[in-house]
Amino acid sequence: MTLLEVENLAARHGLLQAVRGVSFTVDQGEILAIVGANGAGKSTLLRTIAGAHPAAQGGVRFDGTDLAGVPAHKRVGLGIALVPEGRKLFGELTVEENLAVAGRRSRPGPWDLKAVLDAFPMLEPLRGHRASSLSGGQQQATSIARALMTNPRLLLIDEVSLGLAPVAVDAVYESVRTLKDAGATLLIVEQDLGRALSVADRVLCFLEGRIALSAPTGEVTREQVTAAYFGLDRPSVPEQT
Ligand SMILES: Nc1ncnc2c1ncn2[C@@H]1O[C@H](COP(=O)(O)OP(=O)(O)OP(=O)(O)O)[C@@H](O)[C@H]1O
Repeated sequence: MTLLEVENLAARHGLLQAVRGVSFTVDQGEILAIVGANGAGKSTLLRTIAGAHPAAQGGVRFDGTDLAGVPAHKRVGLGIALVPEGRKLFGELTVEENLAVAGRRSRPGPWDLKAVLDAFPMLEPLRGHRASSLSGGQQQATSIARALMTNPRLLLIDEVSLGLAPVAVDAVYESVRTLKDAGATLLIVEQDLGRALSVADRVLCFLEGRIALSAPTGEVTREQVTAAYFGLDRPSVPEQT
């Protein structure tokens, strides 16, 4: 079943067109990885789906509902949760308090404090620690856990592993696999191509605001994705004489 439909979506920052007429769908239970160079438009796309950035053109449908004019907090209520780049935790609050704040906006569902701490065992001993005192990996886990507390049907995670030590990335990806096994639908932006291809069902490669490649991860090689990433698979422009 299709959960998310993105149709001819465009988004701008002033005059700069960051997302240029993008269309794709995400099925329920699917993990879609979005890769692409810095500035390709990935964060803007996620923020636009979450309602944190306005669409300049096109639209987003979620479980058949057109999201035009639906503000970000109402999208959370419908089941869309964004884990933003930079994590954006409340630094002065403890891990548990950060989770509890999100829990207040919760839809009915399986994720409560206990379920979230079971999925992220690394957070259990940190419950009383201030978010600002955590390592990058611990903050990322807290940020994903916080999003889960809203009982999302679609989880959008920006820059899953950026800035994390390899051992922290392993822990975060273990949690992503746990979520997948629990039937979650995820859209993840990931710089690490190997990780993206190993965890996702499908990959979209962004180049300059457009989709340069869309394929099931089982049907595409790392070399093909890399070529799309750098635009090497595009026909070259004939030289002017
Ligand atoms: N707040 C902003 N104001 C102006 N321009 C912006 C803003 N945010 C992003 N941009 C520009 O929009 C384009 C797309 O940026 P975006 O952050 O969506 O790309 P990205 O693929 O997520 O890159 P990164 O991996 O660096 O986050 C870039 O050219 C970027 O410089």
